[in-house]
Formats: sequence, structure tokens, C-alpha cells
Amino acid sequence: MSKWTLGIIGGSGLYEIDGLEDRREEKLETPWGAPSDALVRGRIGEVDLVFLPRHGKGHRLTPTEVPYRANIAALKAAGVTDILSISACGSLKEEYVPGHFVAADQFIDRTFARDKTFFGTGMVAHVSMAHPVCPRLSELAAEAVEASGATLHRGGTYLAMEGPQFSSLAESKLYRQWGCDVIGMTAMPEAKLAREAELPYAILCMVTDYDCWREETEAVSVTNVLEIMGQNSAIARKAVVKLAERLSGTERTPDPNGTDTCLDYALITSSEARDPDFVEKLQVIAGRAL
Ligand SMILES: CSC[C@H]1O[C@H](OP(=O)(O)O)[C@H](O)[C@@H]1O
Ligand SMILES: Nc1ncnc2[nH]cnc12
Repeated sequence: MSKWTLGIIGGSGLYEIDGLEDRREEKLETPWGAPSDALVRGRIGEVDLVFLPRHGKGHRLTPTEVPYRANIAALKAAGVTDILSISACGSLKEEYVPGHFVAADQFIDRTFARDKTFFGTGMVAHVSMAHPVCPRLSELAAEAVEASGATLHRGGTYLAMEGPQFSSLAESKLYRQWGCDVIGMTAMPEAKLAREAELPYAILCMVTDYDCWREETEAVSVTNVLEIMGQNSAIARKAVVKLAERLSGTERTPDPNGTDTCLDYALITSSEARDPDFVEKLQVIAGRAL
């Protein structure tokens, strides 16, 4: 039976998860350097979990400094089958109230100072990002949040900005006009790299603020983000436990959208033109398809 190994990337305010049996820490190096921190491994029921705090313990890394490639490569090397990201975000919609959760399913990538691909000279690949989120994992995560007592919105567009400064009023209004629902600084290129590593990816956004567009509300600041997160990170941690319990003992069938094998249709460089050293470097994330 094929088992689930859940990778959990914890964002701002989520530097640990609960309920892990056989908890142990593992320091890993990848061809793209070290991940944000040691991987925390353990088990809930029959599901293996691998947790990684995105900004490192103590929140040391800015959204630009997060080693996204090393993080995804480390999770892949650890045998993760699916990734759930948990991220703090601002609301761009009246009805997405601080304290609510959003299982976003689309992204607009406005980041510009990050390495966004594992591929390059000697090995070119173009994966599809039409549907960047795994609907199966997203639905399971949504149910786990609801079972933990929080309000959850299914679907939504996440605007990924570079940061680390928050948006100007003009930007915030523009993103609302674009139809975006939430704003954050980290889901890109994380979701793109997960796809390149053939790892289904879903995201739970914890709404912490109304960014700066809402006239009757004070503009976002770290103080109000931390306050709301303090009240809600317990729900996120509870949801992770419920998700693992729900998956425990169930077979992990192949991803319905084909992410497990998406490189079969994405690699374009002919065998003779591939750079052997680069192919070797890619083994950890793309070995199945090379
Ligand atoms: C602490 S407010 C800004 C910070 O919070 C979010 O982090 P994450 O996505 O890792 O939860 C946002 O993206 C910014 O990095
Ligand atoms: N308003 C906001 N903008 C960007 N990232 C955020 N993370 C939490 N709130 C945010």
C-alpha cells in the first residue's frame, strides 16, 4: 500500500506542530544549499510527517531570503509525497475576516528577487501551473480546518508580493481590482518549485489583517498580524493533527491531477544536449523522470 508522507511548511507564527510521535530532527544539505532549518520528522497514527518552519526557528529569514529550492528539495529527499503550506496573509475581501482561513487555489506571482526553477542551462523544463493547487489535498485540509472549529473559504486567489515591506494603498487597491482574495509574500515560488519536484501542493491561508485598503481599519502591521496569529495558530496546529488522523490507514493513490508524474510532459532538452553534471544535480527532485 502506498503511504502518505505529509510535508508541512509552517509560516509566520507556526514554528512547531503538535502530536508527533517518534519526533526527531534531521539536518540536511541539498544541491541548492541548506533548507530554512532542520526538518522535524515524526508520525501521527500511520502517517509520516515532515515539518519545516519556512522562516527558520525564531523567524530569521525574510520572504526573499527563504531558500525555497533547498526547502522543496529537502522535503522531496525526505520522502514527502504531498506538501501543505500554512501561511499568514492579508485579506483583500470584506468577507474574508481576520481569523478566517482560506484554502487558496490560484496565485498571481509578483515576486521578482527569487530563484524560481530547479532547471536551467543543460536541462529545460516547462511544467503547467494552470492549476497550481492539488484539489484533493486542499479539500482534505479544508475539512480539517472546519473540524477544528474555524471558518474556511474554499478557493481564492493569493497575490504573492516580494516584500518585506507591506503594500502601498495604491497596490492594495490594484490587487483588489484584479480580483485577488488574499495577499502574502511566500507562496511563490514555493508552489512552482513543488510542481517541478512533482509534489502536489495545497495552502491554508490564515487571514491576519485587512492589508491597508479598508478605510475603517488600521493598516497592517506586524503587531496586529502577531496578535491574530497568536489566536489562530492553535487552530492551524489542530488542523494538521486532524488531517493526519484522517489520512492514517488510507492508501495514497496517485495524485488525480497527475502532478506525481508531471515531468513526463515537461522536459524538453534532448538526451544528447543534457549537461551530465546538471542532470546529476537534479536527481533528488527529478530522478524519476531523468
Ligand atoms: C509577519 S507578517 C508578513 C509575513 O507573514 C507571512 O509569512 P508566511 O507566508 O511565511 O506565513 C507573509 O508571507 C510574510 O512573510
Ligand atoms: N497584508 C499582508 N501583506 C503581505 N503579507 C502578509 N502576511 C500577513 N499579512 C500580510
